[in-house]
Order: sequence, then structure tokens, then C-alpha cells
Amino acid sequence: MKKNDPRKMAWEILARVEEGMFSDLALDAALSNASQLEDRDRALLTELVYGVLRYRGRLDFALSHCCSQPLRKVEPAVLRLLRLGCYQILLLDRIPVRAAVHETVELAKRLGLSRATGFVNGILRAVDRRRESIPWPDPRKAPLAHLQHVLSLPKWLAQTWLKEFGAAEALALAEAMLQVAPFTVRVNSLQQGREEFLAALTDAGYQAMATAYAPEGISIEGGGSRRLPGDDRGAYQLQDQASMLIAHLLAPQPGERLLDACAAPGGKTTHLAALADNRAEIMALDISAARLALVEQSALRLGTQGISCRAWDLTAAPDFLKNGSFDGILVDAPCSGLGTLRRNPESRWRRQPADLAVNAERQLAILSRAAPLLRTGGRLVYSLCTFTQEETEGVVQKFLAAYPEFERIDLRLQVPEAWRELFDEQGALRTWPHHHGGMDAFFAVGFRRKA
Ligand SMILES: C[S@@+](CC[C@H](N)C(=O)[O-])C[C@H]1O[C@@H](n2cnc3c(N)ncnc32)[C@H](O)[C@@H]1O
Repeated sequence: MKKNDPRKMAWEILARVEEGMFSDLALDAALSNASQLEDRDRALLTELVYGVLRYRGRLDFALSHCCSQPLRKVEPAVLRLLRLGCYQILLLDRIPVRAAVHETVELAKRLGLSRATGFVNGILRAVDRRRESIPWPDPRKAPLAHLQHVLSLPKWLAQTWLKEFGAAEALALAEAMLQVAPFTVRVNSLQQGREEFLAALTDAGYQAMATAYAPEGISIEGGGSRRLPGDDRGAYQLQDQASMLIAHLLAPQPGERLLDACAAPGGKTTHLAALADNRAEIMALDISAARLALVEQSALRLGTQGISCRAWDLTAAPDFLKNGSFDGILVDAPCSGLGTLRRNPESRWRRQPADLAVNAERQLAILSRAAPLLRTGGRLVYSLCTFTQEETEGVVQKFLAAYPEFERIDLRLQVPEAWRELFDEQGALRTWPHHHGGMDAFFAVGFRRKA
């Protein structure tokens, strides 16, 4: 067994995620401590961690048909091994079943779980033998069970999506949320145009193409494993295409005073600055001082100017800011993040139904503190990387009822023709991975202050 065994590393990272750590942070930390790990093993490690987290519902369904005791009674360390092995058997074509079983049993020994080797061996062999007879629920006859056990959603999410979207849409969305999100970057337009950066990437051997909607977006085939050319000089920023649309909706102008109310880590703050040609004055707030440091780092790296940062919990009134003093406000609020499930696969298991109401309450509180800071005639964009009714329209309706001096803007009237398909009939942005070229699912609504 190799010194840096990707399967053992995956098992350890999955244990940390079960303890509450974010998978991307745990993976990044492990990868940076294992510089000698070959590219192939780095890719396998990433695939195993994200794959097991994404497909946990499907893996557990298969395992429970091959295990004589309920999975909840299996020791967590052993269940983690079973999921890793089962993922390789059912979802990784490139690993022969014999190797998947053998490596998992060997890993059990290395982890001090020798007593479980017979159990692990027996169940994984049964998964392979019985794979054709596992009674996978039919999507037409049993959409709820299919969403849970094939498309790997917890029951409450499967029920909510079925209720909100109907079976066909819920199934398509859940299928899309199991895919690997595209790797996209926003070209730093303060330095160069998209064509120029595309040419540099192509010259360096990347398969890169312009994104369909965001004018400064580039999507890169197989990106992410290495730093792209121009990384040191801030030629680009990692950002999903949907997220790149948000700053455009606020349409920042040179000379304006803007508030980014929930700014960290700064993807949209730096984009706002670039769109205003570095000539806007931007106040970036965030509850987390540690995360605000990332905004400062990004601003430095990308060469954006005019951004000042201040840590503040915007559920309390910011006494250091004058009412009516901003031309534009972005409230990119904390939310359930269900629109970015592909990037944070553990969150499908971590989120609880009660989170939605808690988020909605906090979102309304933040909007309520931001609203008085806008000047008459100014505009406010409220955006989220989620789509639940409670956090989107639910909050919008409560906000409009409490602040009659605000009116809703039909954002379709201010965007390029090609973007209009991304908006609902009320003029709010609603992007979907299964409809719009793999974008994350975002929501954004615009308001104007009338008086
Ligand atoms: C969706 S993220 C913002 C992403 C950011 N706009 C970007 O594009 O990089 C939401 C942010 O809200 C912050 N936040 C949470 N509660 C807050 C509060 N009460 N006041 C201000 N910021 C808050 C979180 O720390 C988090 O950084």
C-alpha cells in the first residue's frame, strides 16, 4: 500500500466531513499536505470524496439490500468503508470490481478494522453479484422513492422538490445536481478582454470556451487541477457563471457609492468594482472578519480599487452608515445554498427543513437593515444561491409589505435579449443547471426605492 493512499485519505476526509467540516476545505487541506501525490491519485481522491457524498442515498440503498442488519446499526467507521467500496463498484467503471473489494478490505486492516474485513468483503461482493436485482424505484411509478434512493436526496428535500416543481422537473433537477459542476472563471476585465485570455488558455493547451451568458466568463474542460496562466497577476477569478450575472443586475456605474451587504469572500464585490471601471466607492460588509480578509486579498490580487471592508452583523443597524447614502445595494444573502449542491455535496445531508425558515428570517432582517441606507431612486438587488419558495418569493413579499416605498423592478428590461430566458414572469432571475448550460441555481430580484 502506498504512503499516500487516496482511498485511506478519502476515508479520513469523509470522517472529518461527518464531524462537520466542509468537504472542499478538508480536501484542499489534504491535497496541499500531500504534494507528492500523483495527478491520477489526486483525481481519484477528489472523485471518491465528492462521489460518496453525492451518491450516499443511492449507495445506502444498494448496501441495505446486501446487509442483513440495518445500516444505522453498522459502526460509522465501517459504513464509511462500505460506502467507499460500493461507490467504486457501482459508479466507477475504471476500477475493476475485484480491485475495489480487495483495496477496501486492505484498507480496513490498515485502519485497525481487521475484525470487519469478512463483513466488508461479503457485503461488497454481494453488491456486485446482486447489482442487477436491486429493486431501484421506478421514476414514473415512484418518483419520491426514485429521488431518494437513485438520485440521492434526503426525503424532506425530495418531498419539497416534488411539491414545488412536479415530478418531471424535480427528477431533472436532482439528476443535474448529481453532476460535477462546470469549472468556470471570470476574466479580470480590468486587465484583459475575454478573447485575449481565451487565446492564452488555448495556447497553454486548455480546452476553454466562452460562457453563453456572462460576458466575462470562460468554462474550462477538466480545469481545476492546476493553476491557470496569469494566476499570480490576478488574470481571473474562479466563479460560477450564474454568480457572474448578479453584479450586472446591479449595473454599477463609475462615481457611484455602493453597498455590498454580505460581501465575503468577494466574488461579486470585485466584479462590481471592475464593472464600474474601478471608479465606484464600495462598502463591503460581512459578519465574518475572517472571511472579509478574503475580500481584501481578492481585491489586492485582482487590482480592484475603491473597496473598503468592515465586519458587521447586518441584522443590527449599522450606525456608522448614513441613511439614504447609497446609489445601489447588493444583498447577496446567506441562504440554504441548495443551488450549489454540486459544489457542496455534503450540504444535501446537512441541511434540515427548519433551516429554511431560519434563513428566511435572517434574510428579511438583513434586507430591513439595508433598505434605509438606499437613496430615493436607488436600486437594490437581493440574490441567493438557492431557490426555495420560503427564501425567495416568501422573503420578497414580506419585504415589499413592510417597505411600501420599494417597488419591484422587472430585471428583464435591463438585460441583453439573450438573457431573458433566465428570468421568471415577474422579472426575477432564476437560473437552473438542467436548463441553462449547467449554471448553478441562483435567484435574484431587483427593487427601486420610490420615495
Ligand atoms: C452568499 S455568501 C456571500 C457571497 C459573496 N457575496 C460573494 O459573491 O463572494 C453570504 C455571506 O453573508 C455573510 N453573513 C451571514 N450573516 C450575516 C449578517 N447577519 N450580516 C452580514 N453578513 C452576513 C456570510 O458570512 C457570507 O459571507
